Amino acid sequence: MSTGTAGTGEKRVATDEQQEPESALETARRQLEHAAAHLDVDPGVIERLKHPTTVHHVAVPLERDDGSVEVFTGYRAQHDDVRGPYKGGLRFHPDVSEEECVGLSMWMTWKCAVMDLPFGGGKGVVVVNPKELSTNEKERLTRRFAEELRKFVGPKKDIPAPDMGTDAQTMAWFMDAYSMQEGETIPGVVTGKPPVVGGSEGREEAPGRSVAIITREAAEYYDYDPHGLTVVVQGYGSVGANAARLLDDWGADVVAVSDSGGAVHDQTALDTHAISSFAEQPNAVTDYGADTDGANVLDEGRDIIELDVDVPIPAAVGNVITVDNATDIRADIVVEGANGPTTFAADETLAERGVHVIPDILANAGGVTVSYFEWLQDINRRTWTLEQIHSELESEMLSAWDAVRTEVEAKEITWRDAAYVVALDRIAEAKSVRGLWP
Ligand SMILES: NC(=O)C1=CN([C@@H]2O[C@H](COP(=O)(O)OP(=O)(O)OC[C@H]3O[C@@H](n4cnc5c(N)ncnc54)[C@H](OP(=O)(O)O)[C@@H]3O)[C@@H](O)[C@H]2O)C=CC1
Ligand SMILES: O=C(O)CCC(=O)C(=O)O
Repeated sequence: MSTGTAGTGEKRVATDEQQEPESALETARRQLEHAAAHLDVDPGVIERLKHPTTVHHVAVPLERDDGSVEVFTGYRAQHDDVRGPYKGGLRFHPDVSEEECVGLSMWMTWKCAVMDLPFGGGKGVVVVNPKELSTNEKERLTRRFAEELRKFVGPKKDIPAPDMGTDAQTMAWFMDAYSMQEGETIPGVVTGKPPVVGGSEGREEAPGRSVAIITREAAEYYDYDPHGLTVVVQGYGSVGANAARLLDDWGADVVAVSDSGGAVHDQTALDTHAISSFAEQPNAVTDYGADTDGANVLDEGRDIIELDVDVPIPAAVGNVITVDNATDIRADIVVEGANGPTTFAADETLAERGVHVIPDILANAGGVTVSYFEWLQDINRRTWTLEQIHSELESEMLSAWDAVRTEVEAKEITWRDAAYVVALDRIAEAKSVRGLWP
């Protein structure tokens, strides 16, 4: 795979080490090589981890509401399963490629290992704009995708979950289509379902909650008072809106948020609960700006992650911090809510400038962690309360934070390298013990 489409949608051909924007796969491979230099791991294992085990390509025909038929392309990348079944979300997005899907599946392998979950990494995508589908069309597309992937997924094989453009309803359709074909109800084939069909309390909010927890920990670590901490959140969807609202509840000042329609800024802090996410109400971010005294709708293109705040949180698409704007970031700490928001070269620039980037594979890992709780609940046919979920998630996030912090301090490396070191150590040990080499 030498060509691809970055998360921002730009077409690109990338072979040159320095070329940007880079695909998720290129970024993931460079990050892997960089971190491996800090570890004594067999180079054969590292080489193996640069490649997915399999990528399933499927055609997904859809009968549109007007009776016409359109065929969409879907992929499910299965990166590594040495620690357990493949695990990772399903993304419906118009600008997503096979190469990006593979990179995202690699990040899932590290994310599950950082959190010490008994899962490997996978990711699925359908190249489609979900905003252009009716609800019925989205349901038919999801059911057909589930049928095409049926042989490759299952509670012990590969367990999808929500990602950009998909949600709890999508997971319910996927689970139903799979279960109908299998002849029995199998809730554990996906996570992120509505609680009434075996989903977990707190899963929807979980990636945003973990972003908020890690932001709080990072702020305290670098001697910022979480009360009055100034924050901007790019992307006001499942991850961004939940992170913003929780940080707001905990006393931070969320001074700007954005979605694909624009951004709103108020230096004295926004009322995050008064701003709906797109799923709740399209254009809510800019509508809030237009209707609220003191809030300003920012010019299109003005990137809020460059505003002068304590912590910018990119929580939308990939490749938003590049060599072009890495020097414009004014904060000391960046917390990655999205997967892959920082290119490899930008990461180097930020490290040279002393900006601490808390990586996606730690910060947004609350989603897959509560997915793990959901999988356990499905296996045991026993539900956990929201309080239990919050308390277990808090404890898992703090353990992972401590494991990564220990490596940062012991090896004097970046937070990203440290998270990779924690993950790779566990993955390499599992490979060695199982005798799976390479
Ligand atoms: N959902 C999950 O469980 C998890 C998701 N993630 C990652 O978090 C990120 C966001 O996912 P999620 O919240 O689920 O996705 P959603 O689809 O729920 O929300 C995405 C948000 O990003 C906005 N957006 C899109 N493009 C831009 C842009 N160029 N500038 C500003 N905002 C933009 C969207 O705006 P609009 O609504 O106007 O389109 C929307 O507000 C992704 O990288 C995803 O992989 C990570 C862990 C778990
Ligand atoms: O909950 C999951 O299994 C995965 C969520 C996801 O896709 C992610 O963390 O990027």
